[in-house]
Amino acid sequence: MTTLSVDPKANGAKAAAPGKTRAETALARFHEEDRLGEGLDANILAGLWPFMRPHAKWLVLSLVLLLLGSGLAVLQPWLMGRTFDAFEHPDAARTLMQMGALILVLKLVEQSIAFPQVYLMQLAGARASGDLRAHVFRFLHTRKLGFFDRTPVGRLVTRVTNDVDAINEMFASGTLNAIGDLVRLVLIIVVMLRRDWQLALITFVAVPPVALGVMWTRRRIRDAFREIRVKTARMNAYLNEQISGMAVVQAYAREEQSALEFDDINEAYRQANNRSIVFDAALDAAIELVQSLCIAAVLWYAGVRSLSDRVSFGTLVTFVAYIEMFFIPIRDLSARMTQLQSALAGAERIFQLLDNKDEDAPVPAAAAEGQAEKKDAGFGAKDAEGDPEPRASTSLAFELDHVDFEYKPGVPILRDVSIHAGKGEKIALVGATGAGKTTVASLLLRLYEAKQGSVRVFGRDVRNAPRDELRKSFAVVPQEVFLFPGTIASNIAAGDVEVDRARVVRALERIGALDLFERREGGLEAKVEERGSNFSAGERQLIAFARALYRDPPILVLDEATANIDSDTEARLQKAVWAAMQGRTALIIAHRLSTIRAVDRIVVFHKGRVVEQGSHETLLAQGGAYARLYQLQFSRTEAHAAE
Ligand SMILES: Nc1ncnc2c1ncn2[C@@H]1O[C@H](COP(=O)(O)OP(=O)(O)OP(=O)(O)O)[C@@H](O)[C@H]1O
Repeated sequence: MTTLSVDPKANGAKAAAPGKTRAETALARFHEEDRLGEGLDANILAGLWPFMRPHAKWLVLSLVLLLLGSGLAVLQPWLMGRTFDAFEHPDAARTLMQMGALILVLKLVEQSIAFPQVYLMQLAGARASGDLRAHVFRFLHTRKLGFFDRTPVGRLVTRVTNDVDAINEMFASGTLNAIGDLVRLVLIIVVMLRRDWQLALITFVAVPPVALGVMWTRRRIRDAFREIRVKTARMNAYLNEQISGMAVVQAYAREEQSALEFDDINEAYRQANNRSIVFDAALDAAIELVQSLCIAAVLWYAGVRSLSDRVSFGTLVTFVAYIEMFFIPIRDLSARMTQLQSALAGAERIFQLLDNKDEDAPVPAAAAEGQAEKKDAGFGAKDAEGDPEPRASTSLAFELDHVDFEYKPGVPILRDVSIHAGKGEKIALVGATGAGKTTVASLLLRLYEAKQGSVRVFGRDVRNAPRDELRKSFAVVPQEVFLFPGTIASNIAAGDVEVDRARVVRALERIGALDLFERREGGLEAKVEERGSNFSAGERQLIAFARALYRDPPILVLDEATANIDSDTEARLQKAVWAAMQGRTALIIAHRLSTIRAVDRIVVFHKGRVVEQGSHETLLAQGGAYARLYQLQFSRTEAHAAE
């Protein structure tokens, strides 16, 4: 079976080269993230701008408050110095009281603008990240299924969660504060130079080595952050696969092996984190050391100079306070830089994803404009009598015309396939497993595109049909039914925001399964767990049939489940199949030949080619491939009956 949904098998499972360690083998299965080039930061920031723009007013307001706060913070040590110098004057007591009151007021103002400044910045960041997250999610809906075949789910989850969070961090505490840090730094330099240029120069001697050290570390930290993201994506991919496949892991007692593989992935993740922690901590410690050395040098120089030219106590207090403040912005700048690097690495990956060109069935301009043509083709429309068949100039519901198809270049799956179904006709596809039957259905829905030939639905080439209109013409009952968390009713009404309960009941009644689900605790509102794990395979199939009837499309595609089900459910499903097919065109991908005796035409597939077509009786009389398949199943059924 292919998938009308995502095929986890196709997500990787590359065999590791012989001679690789177990760790390498395990990691290789989750694909290396594409290596990122030295992305231009300005380009990435420009890419983020459309998401920031709607919230820019909050950022600007926050920036104004930040500049005000920086100014007030720098003013205080200067006032403190003046206060200490006042000790030497006769009216020291009055000056002290005045200065004390002024510093108190400044401190209060500084603290009271800190809250709105941080709040507004975080607000803008959270909103912009929310918009970006929604944009990436919507973008995923527009990709071709082939893209999901190649991309591990965990990697995509990381893009929408961790990478966007890293960008949020940048908004929340990074970019704007860095501007505040820079302003603070410039103000401190100016005030220090004006107060005592010699002491100031002693402090500034430390700036070039600190700047070089910060730049060197910055590069390392950026690399470390990239590495962390790669390892996070791998871990998510591995966890996703292991948790989805838990039943197989436990049934085949693979716990120990999985734990060992996870250890390797976990260890690689830990080591990547460790590198970033080491660089971060080393930078912090180095800056603290430089700060202490500067204070010591200033005090020493003041001592030496006092032999000829005394440095006032106020000047020393101001300098010690400024040196502490001077290195804080430098240290914070580097921390902000770390956040910025992390965010840019995340943004780079997001934009790399958004650059993906595998667009799913784009809406061509001609189709979008040609509303008249759309009506004529009649996708999804109903005629005046409420017949689910749409009005159209053609008498065919769908047609594959000399179609060739391959999932991977050079591996043909369908070869020169021509099948057609008139409106209301019931067509069955039969053939060995892997013959290409499910692939035919995927091409009709344009989940994949034919390499050669054309696929038409109601006379219109699917490549010229708006995606939504085309897919509204179909209801698909897949082999493996996917249920969303919610209730039975919400699953039957999949896609509808408001559940039409009367329609749900009617759909269940028509397939004869209303009593079965109403008997459950909670009735139609009974909870459906993740992926429908609290429902049997047969029950899930019945819900899928009801879903198809609820949608009431002109064409039904039924990919029959191969799973064995009990005879009661089998009887219910048979009833459901016939109920679902009434009044519409149907394509049945059949595994049990008993299901399809009464269809209008049977198409027999062998290795991607159509080898026979005709009614059950005609094909049996021909004594070809279908007759052999039928004999095989019939004798198997007889043997079962005899046992
Ligand atoms: N997403 C995919 N990527 C690559 N190859 C695929 C993909 N899906 C299916 N195939 C391959 O295409 C071939 C046809 O698959 P398809 O599912 O159409 O067969 P089928 O006749 O429906 O089989 P079954 O009776 O088991 O459901 C198989 O060889 C399968 O391995």
